[in-house]
Amino acid sequence: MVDEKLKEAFAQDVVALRRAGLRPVVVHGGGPQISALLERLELEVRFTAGLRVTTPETMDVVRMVLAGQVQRELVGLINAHGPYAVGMTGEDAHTMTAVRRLARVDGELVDIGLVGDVVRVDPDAVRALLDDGRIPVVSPIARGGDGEVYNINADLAASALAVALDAEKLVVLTDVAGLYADWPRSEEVVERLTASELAELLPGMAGGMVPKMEGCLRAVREGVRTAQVLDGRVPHTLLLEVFTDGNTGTTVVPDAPADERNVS
Ligand SMILES: Nc1ncnc2c1ncn2[C@@H]1O[C@H](COP(=O)(O)OP(=O)(O)O)[C@@H](O)[C@H]1O
Ligand SMILES: CC(=O)N[C@@H](CCC(=O)OP(=O)(O)O)C(=O)O
Repeated sequence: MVDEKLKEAFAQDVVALRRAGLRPVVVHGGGPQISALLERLELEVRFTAGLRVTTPETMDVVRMVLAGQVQRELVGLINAHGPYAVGMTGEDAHTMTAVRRLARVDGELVDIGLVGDVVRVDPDAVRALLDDGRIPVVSPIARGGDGEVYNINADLAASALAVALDAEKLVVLTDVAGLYADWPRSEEVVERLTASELAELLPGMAGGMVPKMEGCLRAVREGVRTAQVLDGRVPHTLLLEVFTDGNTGTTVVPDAPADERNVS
């Protein structure tokens, strides 16, 4: 989302999916753009366990950048192809409700401010847009029952929304070829793994891959048929994935039901 050509290709892909009769929903991030504005404003940029430490002042910037800049830009790129995209945040129509989330560092829970975990999703507004032929573009911000506005990691927001929509597929775009088996020593990609296999690997993972894989795990455990981490640096990766057989990136599938397992 920081490369003009890739952003344009992404917008074309989402429109092509919609025109082909699928119902894509976009949940976007914008971590680098948020950090850039924080730096310009001389405010602190700090992450703990892959999540941004979010003071009330930081939250104002997060909201401004996600809803006012990144989301607007995506809506514009998509709408260059027709009146498809409608931008919203998780706050709109109570789409996402969050609770404060603590970060785990060396086994200890630490307060990282206004960072939330989505605990409830009301997908009605998103469904209404889909039914109307639109492409919802959702910023990962949610209101808490306590009245606070929370900063949500985009991958986790996408996962929660995919579950609530009973989506066929969760696709997470990133800046690597997929989940690397032995990161950072090798770039060998894990092509496919089940929910249980992923749950075993998750505690050993680090950095930005943690919320991505946590999101994939939650999605397939809660009804989404497949979750996929794709290389967003490859132009049209989304379309290639949906319309061709060549599996790329990392695919996470639910555990086989007990009666389909090879029990000896
Ligand atoms: N096992 C792993 N496989 C691949 N990438 C990993 C792994 N563990 C950590 N990473 C890091 O996670 C990054 C992707 O997460 P991040 O930069 O937060 O993405 P985004 O900004 O799209 O949310 C990769 O660029 C890589 O540096
Ligand atoms: C809590 C938390 O870390 N929120 C993220 C929200 C944006 C995001 O997730 O953007 P990427 O997908 O580009 O990382 C942040 O403030 O950066």
